[in-house]
Order: sequence, then C-alpha cells, then structure tokens
Amino acid sequence: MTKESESLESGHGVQVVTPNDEHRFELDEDSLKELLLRDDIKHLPVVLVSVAGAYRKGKSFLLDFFLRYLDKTYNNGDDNSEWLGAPDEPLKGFTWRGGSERHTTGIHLWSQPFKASLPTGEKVVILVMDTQGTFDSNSTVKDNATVFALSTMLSSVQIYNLSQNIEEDDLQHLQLFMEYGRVAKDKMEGKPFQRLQFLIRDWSFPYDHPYGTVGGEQLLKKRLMVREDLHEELQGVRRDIDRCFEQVTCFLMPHPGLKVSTDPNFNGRLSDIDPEFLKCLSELMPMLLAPENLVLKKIGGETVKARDLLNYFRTYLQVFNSDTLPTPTTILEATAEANNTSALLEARAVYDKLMEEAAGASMPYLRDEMLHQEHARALNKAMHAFNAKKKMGGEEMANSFRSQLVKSVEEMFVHLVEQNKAKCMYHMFTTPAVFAVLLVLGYLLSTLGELFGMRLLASLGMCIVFVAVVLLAVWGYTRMTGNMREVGMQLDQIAIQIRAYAPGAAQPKLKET
Ligand SMILES: Nc1nc2c(ncn2[C@@H]2O[C@H](COP(=O)(O)OP(=O)(O)OP(=O)(O)O)[C@@H](O)[C@H]2O)c(=O)[nH]1
Ligand SMILES: [Mg+2]
Repeated sequence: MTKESESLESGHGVQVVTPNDEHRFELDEDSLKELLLRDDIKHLPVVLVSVAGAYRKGKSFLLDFFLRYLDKTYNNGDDNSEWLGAPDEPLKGFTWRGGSERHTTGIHLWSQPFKASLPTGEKVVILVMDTQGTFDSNSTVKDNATVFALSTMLSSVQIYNLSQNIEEDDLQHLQLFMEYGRVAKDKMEGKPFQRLQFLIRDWSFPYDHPYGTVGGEQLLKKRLMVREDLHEELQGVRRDIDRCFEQVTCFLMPHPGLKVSTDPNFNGRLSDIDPEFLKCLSELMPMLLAPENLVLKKIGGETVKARDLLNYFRTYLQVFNSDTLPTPTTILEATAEANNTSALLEARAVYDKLMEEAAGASMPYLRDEMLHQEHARALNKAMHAFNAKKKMGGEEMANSFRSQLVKSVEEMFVHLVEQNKAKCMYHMFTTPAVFAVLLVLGYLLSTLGELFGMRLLASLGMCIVFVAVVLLAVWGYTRMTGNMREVGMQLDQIAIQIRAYAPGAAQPKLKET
C-alpha cells in the first residue's frame, strides 16, 4: 500500500507497544506491519527519532513540534522557514496534556513516515517515536527499564528528555544498555548505538551555560568528565556512554513560560509560548532533523531497513517480556538472531523476485531444464545477498541461517515446479481444443459459403481448416516427440491469444507464488 497524499492532520500516534496488567508489554504487530511494510518505505533505511525520560516533562508536546518541522521540510517542498506555524494554531500530533497524572503509555509511532533524501542522494524514511514516561507510580523498575531499553535499542537518535539538569541518577538509568553495549562492542563492528541527545528542559542557569548547543556541550563535558575522585562505578558509566554511542550531544532549553506549564486551557499555540523557547526550538530542529544531520539506524554495522525494524521489535519485545530483566548476553544473542533473520529475509526476497520474473504465475510455461537453470541462478544471487550482509553471532549462526535459506528456497522451488506443470497441463487441453474449434469454424464457414454460392467465404473457410490442421499436427508432434519445444510453446501462446477473443473466455488464474 502506498499513501501519496498525506497531511499532518490525517496522521495519528499508533500505539505499537502496550503495557498490560501483568507488567508485560504487548506488540501490535498488525499496526506495525501496516506502517513498516508499506510498499513505498519497506526497503528504505530507517532514521528513528525517539524521546524518552521521566513522565510529565513535555516529551509528547516537544515531539509535535518535530512533526511540524518534518512535515514542512519533507512533505511540503524545500522552503521550511515558516515551519513553526501560525501564532494561534493549536499544537496537534501525539496527544499531550497538562496535569500531574501520566499520559503516554507504552510506545507510539507516528502513523506517517517521512520520506527524505540524504545529501548523498540516498533515500531514507524518518519515523518518530513517543514513549511512556518513566518513574510514574503505576510502573515498576522493570517497566521503566523495558520502555527505556526498547526505545534506545530501536532508535538511531534517542533524545533523553531531562528536567532542569543532568543528575547522577539520569546517567545511572543508562546502565542497562551500557552493560549491553560493553558486551556487544566486542562482538560487533562499530559502536552499538548511534546518537544520544541530552535535552535539558527548563534550564534556569543561562548565566552559567547559555541556552542551546553551546551551553549544552559545556554542561555535558562537565557531567561526563571522568574524574579520579568519582566512585569507580560512576567513572564506568561515563566511559561506557562514550564507548556505546557514536555521538553524544546536549542541548539546553529555556522554560517555555507559565502558560505552558500551569494553564489548564493552554492548547499549544505559539502566542502563549515564551519567544526564547521558540527560538531554541528553531535551533534544535535542524540540528536533529535537517537532511545533513539525519542519523541512520544501524545494528551490528548494518543499516536497518523499515522491514527489518519489524523483526527487531518482535525480538526485543520477546526478550524483555521475561520475568526478570534480560542479561546483556541474552539481548545480544537475540539481536544476532534478528540480524541474521533480516539477512535471510532479504536474500529470500532476491530469490522470489528473480523467480517471479522467470516463472511467476503470469509467465508462460518454462521447460524443466530452463526452470532448474533459473532456480540455480536465483539461489546463487540470494546466497550472494545473504553473504554480503554484515552479520552478528559468528560463522556458526550464519551457517545455520544459510541452511534455513536454502531449505526455504528449495520448498519454494517445489511449489514453482508444480505451478509450471499446471501451466503445461493447462496447455495440454486448451491448445488442441482451441485449434479444433478453429477447424470446426473453418469447416462451417466453407459449407455456408458453398451453400450460398459465396466462393470467397468458402475459400476462407478452407484456408482456416487447413491452417488449423497444420497447427494441430505440428503441436501434436512437438508434444509427442518432445522435439521443437520452443515451437510448441509458441503455439500455446497463439492458442491463448485466439482464446482471448472468444466471448467469456479467460485463462484460469494459477496459484500466486
Ligand atoms: N515546565 C515545562 N512544561 C512543559 C514543557 N513542555 C511542555 N510542558 C507542559 O508539560 C505538560 C505535559 O506535557 P506532555 O507532553 O504531555 O508530557 P509527557 O512528558 O509526554 O508526559 P507523559 O506522557 O505523562 O510521560 C503539559 O502541560 C505541557 O504544556 C517544558 O519545556 N517545560
Ligand atoms: Mg507523553
């Protein structure tokens, strides 16, 4: 399914992960498939921007500005100067609200993916993720860790939304991935995660560090500095953050004004927001979302495509739905399996495409040896595609997935052989029947011509009879002797074409591959 004309108004947040009463998380696979397997995006590399952090800190609110920026930049041409919108326009998108009770639960993705081109010309798709706030009174430590871990592992840009400052606790919450990252680092190419963006809301000390990137970098340097006097564990977290993320940045946001934080009737309109906050938003958006700053999701050194993401969602949900938090080794093994599965599915798609072109349901009958040749060629190409992908989990795991690929392809081939035979059987009956009907029609035409003294009609009838007899004889010869198979196939095609003119006649639909 392709959705060409989308406006922000018609989009909505899709809850793809929902917590249940037993503190487990359920994946809405159907919704996820509808989004990730769209024909126009499933093959595109993914940029996944997520916002995570404590509850009631303006995450969903901020994401709605992301959506406005993305919509103006990627759906409405090049000029995005007016992206902030009109002064009294209510802020829509992911639902947000005031009050002290938590609002967003589980994980939501925006229903409209944004298609973009990198400066290199490469086409990518940008997905936006909103997450459940952590540390509300309904969630356990495991719930919090799960949502945070899922969003960090699935995103290429994790925006860590913090209120007022970077505290030691905030760094501690990154511990689980840091341990994972440490284990993963030795087993995969490159750093396990891409970009970690600290976003400090309501920064109140611009005289220490100014709002925006400059102050953010100063603060980050201070907070992440590995000082000798720090406890061993605290030094470890700092080192791990650096080891695990390709890029760690920080941005200081001013307070948005009292209307935003305290007015129950505030609807997000710009005129109620402090201009300094809007100025900083205008600095932050291109820093994260302009084409030259987009960060692709990579796992095990391999770029993740939209359809692969489905696989990773499934895998991570399964891993995190155990009774206790999974160990880094368990997560790593699951990641390696998902990574091999993606390579397998991509290779299988290569085989399917080539065989569809050569012997798909709509293609004519193919001689047995040619069908085998096509199969060998397609399998070879599929193997090549599988081998070309960087894979985690070592040679042993890759071998096991390689065998699975061969097995699934061979099963498919059995089906293709049957389908091909069915096409042959179809012609076995159809072709002689068409030529026989032609013969009878010719005979009738010549008899009528004789009867009414119309010699031209009689001669035409005899010609048709003659041609039909020759066609029948040649076709019979090719079938009985197996000689001149190309000629036989040509005759089958001629019969199909003649039959297409017959009223109400159509070739029966053969089973789709
Ligand atoms: N103080 C302050 N309030 C903000 C800021 N941005 C948004 N708000 C307000 O914070 C409240 C909560 O906003 P949401 O976007 O729903 O917060 P959230 O983090 O998504 O909350 P949960 O979904 O419950 O985790 C709203 O009343 C917003 O107007 C900010 O930068 N500072
Ligand atoms: Mg929210």
